[in-house]
Amino acid sequence: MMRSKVLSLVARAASNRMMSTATKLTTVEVNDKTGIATLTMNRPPVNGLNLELLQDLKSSIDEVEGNKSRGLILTSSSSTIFSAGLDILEMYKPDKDRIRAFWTQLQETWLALYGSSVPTAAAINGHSPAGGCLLATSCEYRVMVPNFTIGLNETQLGIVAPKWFMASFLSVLPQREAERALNQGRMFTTEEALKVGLIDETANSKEEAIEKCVAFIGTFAKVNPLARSLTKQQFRAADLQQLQNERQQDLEKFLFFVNQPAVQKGLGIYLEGLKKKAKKQ
Ligand SMILES: CCCCCCCCCCCC/C=C/CC(=O)SCCNC(=O)CCNC(=O)[C@H](O)C(C)(C)COP(=O)(O)OP(=O)(O)OC[C@H]1O[C@@H](n2cnc3c(N)ncnc32)[C@H](O)[C@@H]1OP(=O)(O)O
Repeated sequence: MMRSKVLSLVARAASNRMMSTATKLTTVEVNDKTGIATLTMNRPPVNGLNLELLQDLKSSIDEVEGNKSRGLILTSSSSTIFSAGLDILEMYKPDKDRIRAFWTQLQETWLALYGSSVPTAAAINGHSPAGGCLLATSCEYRVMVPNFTIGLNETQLGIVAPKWFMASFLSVLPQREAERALNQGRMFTTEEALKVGLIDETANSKEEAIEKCVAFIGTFAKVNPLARSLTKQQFRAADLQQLQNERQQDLEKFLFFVNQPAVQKGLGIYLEGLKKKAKKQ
């Protein structure tokens, strides 16, 4: 959206503007005072990242890039889950065409978020395993509410985090910590995540987490935006380029891996365990 159109909307609207409501799985709200966009995931019950949520996330990121927002805060409408990661139903007994589209969309969404030109922060207001942690670590700053967990738990499911998942994790944690946590499939509590540096701050509520993300983005107020974004992109260029260069191989590797009978069996058992747990509650 052009700046002029944004400004005319500002004149009409009250304090916050809803920039996109066309899709139901994400919303983008731009705060008129700060100029910062809050992108909220809204796919109950657990914000499982299926094809449609990934498509909406990508178009919302594009929208924020296009409307010249001063920053992007990623959060969730759930009171207990940031995102449960990839929707396992996309990978278990998958449809041949859909799973290709799904993984390709995940690549695109990661490239857009990790490579975003605007400052990004995650207000982690709930559990954030695997793909949820990927989204959070693709942002530049993380504020998390207590009593939740975050981490790349792929090995616990008998699957392997691709190199670009590792790249996001490594942009936050030292190699030694990252390698150990990934090998273990470790989920960190909020307190543990703060101690190790996986998150930057804690907050007592989603509102406070968003305020802290706003304060982080505010630290760039006096920095030249072009210089800031080119600097960020140089830091991230190698990771982004690596996936760009290997997108097709990455897709084929994923398809080969996920279709292995042992992997399918493991995913089935894991899903069954989740369902049994849900029934008990
Ligand atoms: C040589 C090198 C080769 C390299 C090759 C690389 C190839 C690539 C390999 C593939 C890599 C793929 C990467 C995947 C990353 C992922 O993101 S996998 C997903 C991991 N996610 C999880 O493990 C989270 C699982 N969920 C939970 O732990 C909990 O649900 C929760 C803590 C998030 C929430 O708990 P609670 O509030 O108690 O809700 P529940 O009752 O557990 O769940 C409600 C409902 O949702 C269903 N559900 C939960 N998570 C998922 C999910 N991720 N996908 C699909 N469905 C999910 C759960 O079953 C319940 O459903 P019902 O209500 O019973 O129907």
